[in-house]
Amino acid sequence: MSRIAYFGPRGTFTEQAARVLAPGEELLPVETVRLAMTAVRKGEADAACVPIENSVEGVVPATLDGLSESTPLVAVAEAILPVHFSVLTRRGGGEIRTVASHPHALAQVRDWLEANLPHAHPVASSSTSAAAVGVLEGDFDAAVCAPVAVEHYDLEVLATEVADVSDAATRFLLVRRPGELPAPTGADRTSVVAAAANRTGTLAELLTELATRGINLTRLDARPTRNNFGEYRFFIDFEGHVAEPRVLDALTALRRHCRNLRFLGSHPRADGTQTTIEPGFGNENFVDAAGWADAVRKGDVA
Ligand SMILES: O=C(O)C(=O)C[C@]1(C(=O)O)C=C[C@@H](O)C=C1
Repeated sequence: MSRIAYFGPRGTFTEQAARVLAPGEELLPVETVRLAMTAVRKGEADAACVPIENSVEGVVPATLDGLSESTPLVAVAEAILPVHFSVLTRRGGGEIRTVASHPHALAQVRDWLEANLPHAHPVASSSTSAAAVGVLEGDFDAAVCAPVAVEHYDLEVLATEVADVSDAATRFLLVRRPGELPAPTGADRTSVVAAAANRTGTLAELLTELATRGINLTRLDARPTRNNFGEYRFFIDFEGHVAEPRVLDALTALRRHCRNLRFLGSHPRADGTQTTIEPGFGNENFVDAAGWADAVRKGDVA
Protein backbone atom coordinates (compact mmCIF):
# COMPACT_ATOMS: atom_id res chain seq x y z
CA MET A 1 0.00 0.00 0.00
CA SER A 2 1.29 3.50 -0.87
CA ARG A 3 1.44 6.34 1.61
CA ILE A 4 -0.10 9.58 0.36
CA ALA A 5 0.56 12.83 2.22
CA TYR A 6 -2.15 15.44 1.74
CA PHE A 7 -2.81 19.04 2.71
CA GLY A 8 -4.90 18.51 5.82
CA PRO A 9 -5.98 18.16 8.56
CA ARG A 10 -8.79 15.66 7.97
CA GLY A 11 -11.84 16.89 6.10
CA THR A 12 -10.16 19.29 3.63
CA PHE A 13 -11.09 19.39 -0.04
CA THR A 14 -7.59 18.07 -0.66
CA GLU A 15 -8.42 14.93 1.34
CA GLN A 16 -11.40 14.34 -0.97
CA ALA A 17 -9.10 14.75 -3.97
CA ALA A 18 -6.57 12.32 -2.45
CA ARG A 19 -9.35 9.73 -2.11
CA VAL A 20 -10.16 10.16 -5.81
CA LEU A 21 -6.53 10.08 -6.96
CA ALA A 22 -5.29 7.29 -4.69
CA PRO A 23 -8.29 5.17 -3.72
CA GLY A 24 -7.64 2.66 -0.95
CA GLU A 25 -4.14 3.98 -0.17
CA GLU A 26 -2.97 5.08 3.27
CA LEU A 27 -3.56 8.83 3.71
CA LEU A 28 -1.32 10.99 5.85
CA PRO A 29 -2.67 14.48 6.75
CA VAL A 30 -0.04 17.21 7.05
CA GLU A 31 -0.45 20.84 8.06
CA THR A 32 0.77 22.67 4.94
CA VAL A 33 1.25 22.13 1.20
CA ARG A 34 4.98 22.57 1.68
CA LEU A 35 5.15 19.85 4.37
CA ALA A 36 3.16 17.47 2.16
CA MET A 37 5.84 17.88 -0.53
CA THR A 38 8.65 17.61 2.04
CA ALA A 39 7.22 14.26 3.20
CA VAL A 40 7.63 12.97 -0.38
CA ARG A 41 11.09 14.47 -0.81
CA LYS A 42 12.24 12.81 2.42
CA GLY A 43 10.72 9.47 1.42
CA GLU A 44 8.21 9.56 4.32
CA ALA A 45 5.39 9.40 1.75
CA ASP A 46 5.22 7.95 -1.78
CA ALA A 47 3.17 10.84 -3.15
CA ALA A 48 1.47 14.05 -2.08
CA CYS A 49 -1.93 15.45 -2.99
CA VAL A 50 -1.99 19.27 -3.21
CA PRO A 51 -4.34 21.93 -4.64
CA ILE A 52 -2.97 23.74 -7.72
CA GLU A 53 -5.68 26.10 -8.99
CA ASN A 54 -9.23 27.22 -8.34
CA SER A 55 -11.60 28.45 -11.03
CA VAL A 56 -12.51 31.55 -9.00
CA GLU A 57 -9.38 32.47 -7.03
CA GLY A 58 -6.65 31.21 -9.36
CA VAL A 59 -3.43 29.41 -8.48
CA VAL A 60 -2.33 28.24 -5.07
CA PRO A 61 1.02 30.04 -4.65
CA ALA A 62 2.32 27.59 -2.00
CA THR A 63 2.00 24.74 -4.52
CA LEU A 64 3.80 26.63 -7.32
CA ASP A 65 6.61 27.60 -4.96
CA GLY A 66 6.84 24.08 -3.56
CA LEU A 67 7.17 22.61 -7.06
CA SER A 68 9.95 24.98 -8.10
CA GLU A 69 12.04 24.71 -4.90
CA SER A 70 14.25 22.00 -3.45
CA THR A 71 14.52 18.63 -5.22
CA PRO A 72 12.26 17.99 -8.25
CA LEU A 73 8.81 16.44 -7.97
CA VAL A 74 6.56 15.54 -10.90
CA ALA A 75 2.78 15.49 -11.20
CA VAL A 76 1.48 12.05 -12.23
CA ALA A 77 -2.28 12.62 -11.99
CA GLU A 78 -4.86 15.34 -11.42
CA ALA A 79 -8.43 15.62 -10.20
CA ILE A 80 -10.94 18.46 -10.53
CA LEU A 81 -13.50 18.70 -7.73
CA PRO A 82 -16.56 20.97 -7.52
CA VAL A 83 -16.24 23.37 -4.59
CA HIS A 84 -19.11 24.55 -2.43
CA PHE A 85 -18.87 25.08 1.29
CA SER A 86 -20.60 24.45 4.59
CA VAL A 87 -20.40 27.04 7.36
CA LEU A 88 -19.86 25.38 10.74
CA THR A 89 -20.23 26.84 14.26
CA ARG A 90 -19.82 25.59 17.85
CA ARG A 91 -22.82 23.75 19.24
CA GLY A 92 -24.99 26.28 21.05
CA GLY A 93 -22.44 28.95 20.12
CA GLY A 94 -23.53 32.60 20.44
CA GLU A 95 -22.84 35.61 18.28
CA ILE A 96 -20.56 35.08 15.25
CA ARG A 97 -17.82 37.71 15.38
CA THR A 98 -15.11 35.84 13.47
CA VAL A 99 -15.34 33.47 10.52
CA ALA A 100 -12.20 31.58 9.52
CA SER A 101 -11.03 29.63 6.49
CA HIS A 102 -8.28 29.13 3.94
CA PRO A 103 -7.83 32.42 2.00
CA HIS A 104 -8.97 30.71 -1.23
CA ALA A 105 -12.17 29.60 0.48
CA LEU A 106 -12.88 33.04 1.99
CA ALA A 107 -12.43 34.59 -1.45
CA GLN A 108 -15.07 32.22 -2.85
CA VAL A 109 -17.75 33.18 -0.29
CA ARG A 110 -17.16 36.94 0.05
CA ASP A 111 -20.65 37.87 -1.21
CA TRP A 112 -22.32 35.25 0.97
CA LEU A 113 -20.52 36.51 4.08
CA GLU A 114 -21.44 40.12 3.31
CA ALA A 115 -25.08 39.17 2.90
CA ASN A 116 -25.39 36.66 5.74
CA LEU A 117 -22.74 37.47 8.36
CA PRO A 118 -22.03 41.18 7.67
CA HIS A 119 -20.61 41.81 11.15
CA ALA A 120 -18.27 38.80 11.22
CA HIS A 121 -14.56 39.38 10.70
CA PRO A 122 -12.97 37.04 8.11
CA VAL A 123 -9.78 35.39 9.46
CA ALA A 124 -7.30 33.38 7.36
CA SER A 125 -6.47 29.87 8.55
CA SER A 126 -4.00 27.37 7.07
CA SER A 127 -6.83 25.25 5.58
CA THR A 128 -10.61 24.92 5.72
CA SER A 129 -10.30 22.09 8.29
CA ALA A 130 -7.78 24.03 10.37
CA ALA A 131 -10.56 26.64 10.67
CA ALA A 132 -12.95 23.94 11.96
CA VAL A 133 -10.36 22.90 14.58
CA GLY A 134 -10.04 26.58 15.52
CA VAL A 135 -13.80 26.85 16.05
CA LEU A 136 -13.77 23.74 18.27
CA GLU A 137 -10.92 25.23 20.30
CA GLY A 138 -12.69 28.59 20.68
CA ASP A 139 -10.31 30.59 18.46
CA PHE A 140 -13.01 31.54 15.92
CA ASP A 141 -16.82 31.51 15.94
CA ALA A 142 -17.44 29.98 12.47
CA ALA A 143 -15.53 28.08 9.82
CA VAL A 144 -16.05 27.89 6.04
CA CYS A 145 -15.35 24.22 5.31
CA ALA A 146 -15.71 21.36 2.90
CA PRO A 147 -19.09 19.68 3.44
CA VAL A 148 -17.40 16.50 4.77
CA ALA A 149 -15.71 18.44 7.59
CA VAL A 150 -18.82 18.03 9.74
CA GLU A 151 -18.18 14.25 9.77
CA HIS A 152 -14.80 14.86 11.44
CA TYR A 153 -15.46 17.78 13.78
CA ASP A 154 -18.29 17.99 16.31
CA LEU A 155 -19.75 21.25 15.04
CA GLU A 156 -23.17 22.56 14.03
CA VAL A 157 -24.07 23.30 10.42
CA LEU A 158 -25.14 26.93 9.97
CA ALA A 159 -25.38 26.79 6.16
CA THR A 160 -24.70 24.41 3.28
CA GLU A 161 -24.16 24.86 -0.49
CA VAL A 162 -22.40 28.17 0.14
CA ALA A 163 -20.62 29.48 -2.97
CA ASP A 164 -20.63 32.87 -4.71
CA VAL A 165 -19.95 31.09 -8.01
CA SER A 166 -22.13 28.02 -8.22
CA ASP A 167 -19.91 25.96 -10.55
CA ALA A 168 -16.56 26.74 -8.85
CA ALA A 169 -13.99 23.95 -9.03
CA THR A 170 -10.45 23.26 -7.82
CA ARG A 171 -7.79 21.20 -9.59
CA PHE A 172 -5.53 19.02 -7.47
CA LEU A 173 -2.27 17.22 -8.32
CA LEU A 174 -0.75 13.97 -7.17
CA VAL A 175 3.02 14.54 -7.12
CA ARG A 176 5.86 12.02 -6.75
CA ARG A 177 9.62 11.86 -6.89
CA PRO A 178 10.71 11.60 -10.56
CA GLY A 179 10.38 8.09 -12.01
CA GLU A 180 8.38 6.30 -14.65
CA LEU A 181 5.87 8.66 -16.29
CA PRO A 182 2.18 7.85 -16.79
CA ALA A 183 1.49 6.55 -20.32
CA PRO A 184 0.20 9.11 -22.87
CA THR A 185 -3.57 9.03 -23.45
CA GLY A 186 -4.13 11.68 -26.14
CA ALA A 187 -5.70 13.93 -23.48
CA ASP A 188 -2.64 14.91 -21.45
CA ARG A 189 -1.12 17.95 -19.79
CA THR A 190 2.60 18.73 -19.53
CA SER A 191 3.96 21.24 -17.02
CA VAL A 192 7.28 23.04 -16.74
CA VAL A 193 8.73 25.89 -14.72
CA ALA A 194 11.13 28.09 -16.64
CA ALA A 195 13.66 30.58 -15.30
CA ALA A 196 14.80 32.62 -18.29
CA ALA A 197 17.14 35.59 -18.64
CA ASN A 198 15.66 38.98 -17.66
CA ARG A 199 15.80 40.66 -21.07
CA THR A 200 13.49 41.84 -23.85
CA GLY A 201 11.43 39.12 -25.47
CA THR A 202 12.35 36.16 -23.25
CA LEU A 203 8.80 35.14 -22.45
CA ALA A 204 7.75 35.72 -26.07
CA GLU A 205 10.58 33.38 -27.16
CA LEU A 206 9.37 30.62 -24.84
CA LEU A 207 5.77 30.92 -25.97
CA THR A 208 6.81 31.09 -29.63
CA GLU A 209 8.61 27.74 -29.32
CA LEU A 210 5.29 26.22 -28.24
CA ALA A 211 3.16 28.12 -30.74
CA THR A 212 5.35 27.18 -33.73
CA ARG A 213 4.92 23.51 -32.82
CA GLY A 214 1.14 23.89 -32.63
CA ILE A 215 1.08 23.36 -28.86
CA ASN A 216 -1.85 24.87 -26.98
CA LEU A 217 -1.22 26.44 -23.54
CA THR A 218 -3.55 25.57 -20.67
CA ARG A 219 -2.06 27.85 -17.98
CA LEU A 220 0.61 30.51 -17.59
CA ASP A 221 1.65 31.93 -14.23
CA ALA A 222 4.60 33.90 -12.97
CA ARG A 223 6.14 33.79 -9.49
CA PRO A 224 9.06 35.89 -8.27
CA THR A 225 12.42 34.08 -8.15
CA ARG A 226 12.89 35.72 -4.69
CA ASN A 227 16.48 36.61 -5.59
CA ASN A 228 16.25 39.80 -7.65
CA PHE A 229 13.26 42.13 -7.55
CA GLY A 230 11.43 41.95 -10.89
CA GLU A 231 12.78 38.51 -11.85
CA TYR A 232 10.22 35.77 -12.41
CA ARG A 233 9.82 32.05 -12.95
CA PHE A 234 7.16 31.11 -15.50
CA PHE A 235 4.91 28.14 -14.84
CA ILE A 236 3.69 26.87 -18.20
CA ASP A 237 1.12 24.10 -18.67
CA PHE A 238 0.33 22.91 -22.17
CA GLU A 239 -1.51 20.15 -23.99
CA GLY A 240 0.32 16.93 -24.81
CA HIS A 241 2.74 14.41 -23.29
CA VAL A 242 6.54 14.37 -23.31
CA ALA A 243 6.39 10.91 -24.91
CA GLU A 244 5.10 12.69 -28.07
CA PRO A 245 7.80 13.83 -30.53
CA ARG A 246 6.12 17.26 -30.95
CA VAL A 247 6.20 17.91 -27.21
CA LEU A 248 9.74 16.60 -26.75
CA ASP A 249 10.88 18.84 -29.61
CA ALA A 250 9.29 21.85 -27.87
CA LEU A 251 10.84 20.98 -24.51
CA THR A 252 14.28 20.70 -26.09
CA ALA A 253 13.79 24.14 -27.64
CA LEU A 254 12.61 25.66 -24.34
CA ARG A 255 15.73 24.30 -22.66
CA ARG A 256 17.91 26.43 -24.96
CA HIS A 257 16.21 29.63 -23.79
CA CYS A 258 16.29 28.95 -20.07
CA ARG A 259 18.82 29.39 -17.29
CA ASN A 260 16.86 26.65 -15.62
CA LEU A 261 14.01 24.52 -16.96
CA ARG A 262 12.32 22.09 -14.60
CA PHE A 263 9.99 19.41 -15.97
CA LEU A 264 6.96 19.10 -13.68
CA GLY A 265 5.32 16.10 -15.34
CA SER A 266 3.04 14.81 -18.12
CA HIS A 267 -0.23 13.22 -17.01
CA PRO A 268 -3.81 12.64 -18.18
CA ARG A 269 -6.15 15.64 -17.90
CA ALA A 270 -9.01 15.24 -15.45
CA ASP A 271 -11.44 16.86 -17.90
CA GLY A 272 -10.48 14.39 -20.63
CA THR A 273 -10.05 17.16 -23.24
CA GLN A 274 -8.23 15.67 -26.24
CA THR A 275 -5.08 17.47 -27.40
CA THR A 276 -5.73 19.86 -30.29
CA ILE A 277 -3.49 18.95 -33.24
CA GLU A 278 -3.59 21.30 -36.21
CA PRO A 279 -2.70 19.98 -39.70
CA GLY A 280 1.09 19.70 -40.09
CA PHE A 281 1.71 19.57 -36.32
CA GLY A 282 1.03 15.87 -35.74
CA ASN A 283 3.61 13.56 -34.16
CA GLU A 284 3.90 11.77 -37.51
CA ASN A 285 4.92 15.09 -39.10
CA PHE A 286 7.70 15.55 -36.54
CA VAL A 287 8.90 11.94 -36.94
CA ASP A 288 8.84 12.27 -40.74
CA ALA A 289 10.77 15.57 -40.65
CA ALA A 290 13.40 14.18 -38.24
CA GLY A 291 13.82 11.09 -40.47
CA TRP A 292 14.22 13.28 -43.56
CA ALA A 293 16.82 15.49 -41.79
CA ASP A 294 18.72 12.39 -40.71
CA ALA A 295 18.77 11.10 -44.28
CA VAL A 296 20.06 14.48 -45.50
CA ARG A 297 22.80 14.41 -42.85
CA LYS A 298 23.86 10.93 -44.02
CA GLY A 299 23.87 12.04 -47.64
CA ASP A 300 20.98 9.71 -48.52
CA VAL A 301 18.69 12.43 -49.95
CA ALA A 302 19.20 15.86 -51.38
O1 LIG B 1 -8.45 24.03 2.73
C1 LIG B 1 -8.84 23.12 2.00
O2 LIG B 1 -9.83 22.42 2.26
C2 LIG B 1 -8.13 22.84 0.75
O3 LIG B 1 -8.12 21.71 0.33
C3 LIG B 1 -7.46 23.97 0.03
C4 LIG B 1 -8.34 24.70 -0.97
C5 LIG B 1 -7.47 25.64 -1.88
O4 LIG B 1 -6.26 25.69 -1.73
O5 LIG B 1 -8.06 26.28 -2.77
C6 LIG B 1 -8.97 23.74 -1.87
C7 LIG B 1 -10.18 23.93 -2.39
C8 LIG B 1 -10.99 25.13 -2.07
O6 LIG B 1 -10.87 25.98 -3.22
C9 LIG B 1 -10.52 25.84 -0.88
C10 LIG B 1 -9.32 25.57 -0.30
